[in-house]
Amino acid sequence: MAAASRALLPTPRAAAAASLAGARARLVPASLPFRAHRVRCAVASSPAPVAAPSPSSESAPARRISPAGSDGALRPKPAVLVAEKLSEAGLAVLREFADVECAYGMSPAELLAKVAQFDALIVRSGTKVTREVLEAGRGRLRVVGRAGVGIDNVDLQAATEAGCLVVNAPTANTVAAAEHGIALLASMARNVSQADAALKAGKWQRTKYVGVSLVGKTLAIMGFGKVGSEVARRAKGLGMHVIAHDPYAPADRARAIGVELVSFDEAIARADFISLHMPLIPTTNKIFNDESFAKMKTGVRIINVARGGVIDEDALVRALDSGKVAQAALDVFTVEPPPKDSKLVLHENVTVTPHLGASTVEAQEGVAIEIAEAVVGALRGELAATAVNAPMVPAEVLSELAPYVSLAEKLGRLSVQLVAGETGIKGVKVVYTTARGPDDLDTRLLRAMVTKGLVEPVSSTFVNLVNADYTAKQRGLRIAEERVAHDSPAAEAPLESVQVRLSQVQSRFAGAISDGGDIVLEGRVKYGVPHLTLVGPYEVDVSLEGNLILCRQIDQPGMIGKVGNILGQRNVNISFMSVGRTFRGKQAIMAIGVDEEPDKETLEKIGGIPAVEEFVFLEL
Ligand SMILES: NC(=O)C1=CN([C@@H]2O[C@H](COP(=O)(O)OP(=O)(O)OC[C@H]3O[C@@H](n4cnc5c(N)ncnc54)[C@H](O)[C@@H]3O)[C@@H](O)[C@H]2O)C=CC1
Ligand SMILES: O=C(O)C(=O)COP(=O)(O)O
Repeated sequence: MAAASRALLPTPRAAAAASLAGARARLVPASLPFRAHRVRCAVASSPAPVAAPSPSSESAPARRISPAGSDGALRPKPAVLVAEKLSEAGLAVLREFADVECAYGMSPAELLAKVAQFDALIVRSGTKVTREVLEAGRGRLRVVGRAGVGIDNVDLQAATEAGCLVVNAPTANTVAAAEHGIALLASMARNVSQADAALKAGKWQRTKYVGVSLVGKTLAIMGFGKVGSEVARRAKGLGMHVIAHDPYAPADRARAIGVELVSFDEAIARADFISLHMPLIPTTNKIFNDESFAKMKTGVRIINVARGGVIDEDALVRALDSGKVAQAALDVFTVEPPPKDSKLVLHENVTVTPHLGASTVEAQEGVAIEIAEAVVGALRGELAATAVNAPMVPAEVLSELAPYVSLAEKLGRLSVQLVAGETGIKGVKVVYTTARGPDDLDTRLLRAMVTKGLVEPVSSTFVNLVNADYTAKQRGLRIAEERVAHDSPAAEAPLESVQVRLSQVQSRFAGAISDGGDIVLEGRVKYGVPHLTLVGPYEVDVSLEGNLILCRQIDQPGMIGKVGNILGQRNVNISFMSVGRTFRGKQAIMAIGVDEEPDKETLEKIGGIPAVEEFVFLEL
């Protein structure tokens, strides 16, 4: 009975968890289809905004309620903050789904003050989404949309820790950026901007502005990704010889375009023109510096439409002054806008534009639609195809795994509630029985959901696919996975069963301890619904809906009736009941699914039945 009375007394953390669960339940209408809701949780469900408000969320405006979904249920309309100019086409997509506020040109302080009132934030390159911003948004901000490619202005690590999904719009401005690169290449070679300025100042200087030809010259593309490849194609059309450096580019793509992939040193040593198209990441920061300029041909010309930070700008000024670099054409700068007295910008051999690479009407419309769709999808909880900080799970895989995702979370949720007191979980093993080969079963989502189930009931941490592995690591949870081959290769279901084992822990319910000393729960999906099918050594079969009472007793007639009577008298509806036993007349386990939560007195009455040795009430 000691175990039973412990089970009745929730720890303060369990009570907090229960109220958290209540808060979440209010946000998700009960009528929302079960499976759909659980898949949403897996990806970007609301991080319990009611339960865990951020300091500034008190000032948040009342959330508008809008009818949504085919269930007709009312739910809060998400709010999206657009911090930089976004084309009307994208805003229209956003407005269909969310309350949209466009606040262009905010100072960092204004953004900090505002961000906690929004579910999503959309930026371009001009807004720094720092750890501070993400912390300020914690509790409500779920998605950061980067309306463009480069995400060097978003603190991805901080976003991941906060479970905030970052999506970008990686394709719609590729051609615009490539065209701008070509525009800068050609105008630099022919001194277009300098000659234009001179003529407007009344100077007709035909000999001063003699240029250089492009045809037959070697162009080195540094970063042979989307933009780099498009620049290469166009440069070949201009009759240039194109080489490229990119440690990760597939050789067959380069071959298909007729581009030679070479090492960094070879590329910069052979080139007459060097065009930069790599991302700004730690390994590319100031990769063009005194040392690399020294390896270039004297009189080389450089184009940068990637990021200012890949060049050591002081070193470039030195190289321009010495004539090592004849000319540079720059669309991007380490600090944007650059200081008015920037030697680089003012250098007579430098052509500059104010980060215009993506700024065509067409690209801006495309980017706006691309990011709006990605953000709306993410807010709906769909897995975003352009997620930057979360694994991408294809839609067909997701729909197949949906009931198992729910099963995995529930097994995690149940098993953590079986852990006694403060023993802490050390090792977790998830065992998948499947007929699929390792390449045919992506378990990242399932593992994330087991983590979610294990962590959320005992903390205020919100766990989703974005931060699951990080959260597990932070909490010292080692989650091992094992696949057991199911001997029916013709089986259509991706999984036969999922088992969660917690090793080296004490349990509030001794019946859940397997022969090996682990807490073991196993489940299967039957007709699309998750079922609990194994508790410790006992086989049961109970649908995982509502809540669950596990009861261990001496196997004897009349037990189901006794428990059923007690629950019936207290108006607690039993949804499922299943008895599993080791041997006739020995120990048995009753797994009882209940729609309502029985009060303390009811549970005590069940515990008082003489044959009952222990019982536990578990919330799903
Ligand atoms: N100026 C503007 O308005 C625009 C600038 N961009 C910038 O252009 C850059 C490229 O964009 P995309 O082509 O769309 O990206 P992408 O991801 O398709 O291509 C980047 C390429 O750089 C390569 N790379 C990574 N590290 C490298 C290294 N150390 N050396 C050489 N290559 C390396 C990658 O393997 C990848 O192939 C990004 O920095 C992006 O922010 C993109 C669009 C507009
Ligand atoms: O997409 C990119 O990486 C860009 O640099 C474009 O930046 P923007 O959206 O024009 O501020």
